[in-house]
Amino acid sequence: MKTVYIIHTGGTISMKEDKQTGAVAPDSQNPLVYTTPSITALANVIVEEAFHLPSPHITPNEMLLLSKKIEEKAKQQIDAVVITHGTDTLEETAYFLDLTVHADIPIVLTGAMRSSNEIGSDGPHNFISSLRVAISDEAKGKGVLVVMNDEIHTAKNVTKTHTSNVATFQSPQYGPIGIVTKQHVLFHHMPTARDLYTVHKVNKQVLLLKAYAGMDEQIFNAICDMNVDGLVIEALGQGNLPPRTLEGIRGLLDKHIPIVLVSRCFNGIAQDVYGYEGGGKQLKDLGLIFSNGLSGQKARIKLLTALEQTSDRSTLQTMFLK
Ligand SMILES: NC(=O)C[C@H](N)C(=O)O
Repeated sequence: MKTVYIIHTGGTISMKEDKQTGAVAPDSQNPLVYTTPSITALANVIVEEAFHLPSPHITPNEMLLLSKKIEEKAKQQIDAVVITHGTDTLEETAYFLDLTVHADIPIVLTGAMRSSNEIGSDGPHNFISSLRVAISDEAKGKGVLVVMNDEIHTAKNVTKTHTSNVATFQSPQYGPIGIVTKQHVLFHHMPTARDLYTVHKVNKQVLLLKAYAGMDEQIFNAICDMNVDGLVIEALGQGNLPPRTLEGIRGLLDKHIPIVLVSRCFNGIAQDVYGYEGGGKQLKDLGLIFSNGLSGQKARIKLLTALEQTSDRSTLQTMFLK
């Protein structure tokens, strides 16, 4: 039997609904912390509750802690890792681990949309599915995975798309890479190569801004006066910005603050297609770094980790083309 390191971090999967008020809140008696026969029948488990946080309380420091914990445990006899996590920021933790964990074992994250005592609670099912994926031989070499609602997604592409539906996790660009059924764990796609960085701290200040019609230079000027190491902009369409933002952007570039451009569109990649003022061609010429299909929040995680290696613009551009 394989040995799986299970790390609980909190989230709705470990919460309870107060039947009087309807409020969903952390439950000190997290039911998943206790191993049940259906878990121990599948694998030998080492269970740890790393922290007990709603996922909006998770910061890159907790992500780094998880990354280091996994690397440390991987030196011993473990075959796979399953992490339970709140769904709001699950995709960010998953991608951070994908970029930073140097260990060639399956790492699977899961969560729940309904708390443990709600009718139709999806936590136990997602948890068992994740464990089944983690112990499957095919899960190896596919990077960090997210298993929710019988689907297997890559950390790089998956995103939370619905506020409450149990089918919230989707991979807009390319779809899931596998499915989980009652009898099978079936992978039907192979992800492309994974980027890996060595990160010992996450001290950089990286902001994320969303562009909108009529956006101007003000917010960029304010950022210029702050202590910021990098900026990600969710631009319009294929990678364009309103012309009045340019003055503010030039100010940031003069201060050598790297700016990564992604699209605020749900699908597709940012490209330097348009030649009008504020269009992608001008932004590329100014020195903005175009990203190859990452969402804003994933690009922010990548810039945060990449800046621990370099702040050189052309090296960053090469990293973001992958
Ligand atoms: N479904 C969830 O887990 C949402 C919760 N707010 C969290 O992220 O902790």
